[in-house]
Amino acid sequence: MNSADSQHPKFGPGDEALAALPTVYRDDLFAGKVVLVSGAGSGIGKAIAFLFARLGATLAICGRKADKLEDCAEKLRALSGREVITYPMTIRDPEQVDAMLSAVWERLGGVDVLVNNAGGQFAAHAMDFNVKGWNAVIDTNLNGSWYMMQGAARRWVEQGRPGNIVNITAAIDRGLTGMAHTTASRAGVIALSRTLAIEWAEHGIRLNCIGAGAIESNGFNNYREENVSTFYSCNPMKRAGDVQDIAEAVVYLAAPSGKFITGEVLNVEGGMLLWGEFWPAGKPDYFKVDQE
Ligand SMILES: CCCCC/C=C/C(=O)SCCNC(=O)CCNC(=O)[C@H](O)C(C)(C)COP(=O)(O)OP(=O)(O)OC[C@H]1O[C@@H](n2cnc3c(N)ncnc32)[C@H](O)[C@@H]1OP(=O)(O)O
Ligand SMILES: NC(=O)C1=CN([C@@H]2O[C@H](COP(=O)(O)OP(=O)(O)OC[C@H]3O[C@@H](n4cnc5c(N)ncnc54)[C@H](OP(=O)(O)O)[C@@H]3O)[C@@H](O)[C@H]2O)C=CC1
Repeated sequence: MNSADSQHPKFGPGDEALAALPTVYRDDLFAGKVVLVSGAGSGIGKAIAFLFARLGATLAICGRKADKLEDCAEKLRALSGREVITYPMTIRDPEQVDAMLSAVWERLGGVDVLVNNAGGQFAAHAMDFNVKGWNAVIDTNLNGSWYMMQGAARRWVEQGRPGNIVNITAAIDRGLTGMAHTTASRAGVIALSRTLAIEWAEHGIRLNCIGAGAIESNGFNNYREENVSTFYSCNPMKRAGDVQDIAEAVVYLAAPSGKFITGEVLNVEGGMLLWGEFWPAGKPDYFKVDQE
């Protein structure tokens, strides 16, 4: 997405709107804190970065595409007047993760909050997955998030300071047809976070996950038009969430409001786990009962 497109994206708010979205939080909540957000060049990650910047945090952002990151950083600098570090890399490569974390720690002296937002998948029926596609999704969402979590935790322990991780996953408790690979990877992240919440509690490290439902964002561009339309009716509210719904939930978990919460999953999905059909790869004939 170039700078002009980022003002008028097809899905979700443009940068100007993003900078002014209402928030319940006070504007110095994260003053003096450093927040690292992966995948912050677009969509939900960008909204998370914008909100933390508005709340006083210094930002470090990473993702694969340098131009998207630099465009976002420019806006963040204008918004906050503070330094913003960008680091193009892939979370799939443990060496690139390590180099990025070292650079951020060196330049900013450390990180207070890590938001593992980078990730994704493609919509397809599980029978059609090939090995490369399966591995791409598992490697990105599960392995990539793990490298980030372990790298940050090691640095926190070395420095003898507490840490805080929020992982953006998906609302998977009822399964997600057309996204079996992502459910496996997100379940992995959730189980991992629960386990690490125990193992790393002695170091003052908290870990939590957000289970996102359909959230209108740049990510919707990855789906066919006829399937995207179903994202607006897959929950009893019959609408998609917005990126600020996720950003504010992340802040809740990362701020002192979350100080007694660890190993938890906060589902932000408009009730999708209670009711609603979700067919991102199209609805198979077998399930078209209401049309018989
Ligand atoms: C709970 C409600 C959910 C609501 C809806 C959810 C929305 C979102 O999550 S929106 C966020 C979406 N954003 C993304 O998904 C962006 C990131 N996605 C990706 O980067 C890719 O999807 C990726 C995870 C697969 C990584 O792609 P890439 O870096 O290009 O990976 P590789 O080159 O290693 O592998 C590509 C490989 O993957 C298979 N594949 C990709 N697309 C499809 C497809 N549409 N159908 C079938 N298979 C696909 C395929 O094997 C590719 O290999 P090649 O064929 O050789 O290209
Ligand atoms: N929107 C929704 O309804 C939902 C979204 N989610 C999850 O929320 C997160 C954000 O999605 P959203 O903002 O909607 O979509 P986007 O596609 O806009 O965001 C995905 C981000 O992840 C980054 N990314 C992807 N792969 C890698 C990688 N290997 N290394 C580093 N960065 C990477 C991308 O950066 P770059 O392009 O620079 O690589 C991009 O900024 C994703 O994990 C997504 O799966 C979960 C449930 C629902």
